[in-house]
Amino acid sequence: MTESPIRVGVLGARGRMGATVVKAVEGAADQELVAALDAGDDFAPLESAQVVVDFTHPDAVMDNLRWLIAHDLHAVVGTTGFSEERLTELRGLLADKPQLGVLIAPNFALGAVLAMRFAAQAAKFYASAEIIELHHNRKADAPSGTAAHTARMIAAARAEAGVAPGPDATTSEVDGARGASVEDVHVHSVRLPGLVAHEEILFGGEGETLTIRHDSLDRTSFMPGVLLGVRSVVSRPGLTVGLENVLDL
Ligand SMILES: NC(=O)C1=CN([C@@H]2O[C@H](COP(=O)(O)OP(=O)(O)OC[C@H]3O[C@@H](n4cnc5c(N)ncnc54)[C@H](O)[C@@H]3O)[C@@H](O)[C@H]2O)C=CC1
Ligand SMILES: O=C(O)C1=N[C@H](C(=O)O)C[C@H](O)C1
Repeated sequence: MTESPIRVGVLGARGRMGATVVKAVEGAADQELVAALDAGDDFAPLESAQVVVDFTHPDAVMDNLRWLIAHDLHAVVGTTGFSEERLTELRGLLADKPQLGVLIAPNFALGAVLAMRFAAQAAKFYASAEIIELHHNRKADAPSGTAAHTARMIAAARAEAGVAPGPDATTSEVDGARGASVEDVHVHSVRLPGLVAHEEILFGGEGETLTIRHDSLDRTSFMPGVLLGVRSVVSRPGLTVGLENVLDL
C-alpha cells in the first residue's frame, strides 16, 4: 500500500527561501503543497496541512508558531532569531501537545551542519576561535543564526573539555572592530550583494591555524534538509533545535 503524501503549508512563500521551498515541496513525490502564504494572508488554508514550514522574519516567527501549535500543526522552522527565552516558551507550549513536533534549524544545508559539527570537535584542541559569516545584503539579522549556533556549540565543547577561551591582548578598540562576542567567541558579519550564505570558523594554535569553511552558493542547498525536516518532524514530538539531531551526527 502506498502512503499518502505529507500535506505541507509554507509561510513566507513569496520570500527568497519560501519560494524555493514551495518549488521543492511541489517536486517531492512524498509531499503535497496545500498552502503557500505570506504576510497579511489568512492562515485558514494552513488548517488542511500536517506540517508547516516557516521562513519568515525573526519578528514574526513566534506569533506564527503560537498559532501553529494552537492549531495542532507540526512545524519546520528556518527563520532565525531564537533566544533561550523563546525556546523555553516553545517547550512550554509543546508540553500541552505531546504529539506535536517543532524542528528549528539555523541552517538546513548539509555542509553547514557538518561544518558546525567539525568546529565543535576542533574546539577542545584550540582555545582560540573566531567566526566570520558572510551573507547577501538583504539579510535582516546579524550575526547569522548559523554563526550564533556555531559559537554556542564551540562554547559547549569548551565547557565540556574545561578549555578556557584563548588570550586576546586587545586593550584599545574601535567599537565593533573585534566583532560581536557570542558566548566568548568573536563573530564578524559581512554583508555584500552577490553573496548567498557563507561561514568560516577559524582556530589558532601553536604555529598553526585551522579554517573550516562552508559556502551555500544557491538556496537550493537548503532544500534536501528542509524536505528531510518535513519527513522527520511528524514522528519527532517536542522541540528539536538543529538538523544535526535529525541527521544523527
Ligand atoms: N535555516 C536556514 O537554513 C535558512 C534560514 N534563513 C532564514 O529564513 C528567514 C527568511 O529569509 P529570506 O527568505 O531570505 O527572507 P525574505 O525577506 O526573502 O522572505 C521572508 C518572507 O516572509 C514574509 N513574512 C514576513 N512576516 C510574515 C508573516 N507573519 N507570515 C507570513 N509571511 C511573512 C515576507 O513578506 C517575505 O516574503 C530569515 O530569518 C533567514 O535568516 C534563510 C536561509 C536559510
Ligand atoms: O538569511 C539568510 O540568507 C540565511 N540565514 C540563516 C542564518 O542566519 O544563519 C541561514 C543561512 O546562513 C542563510
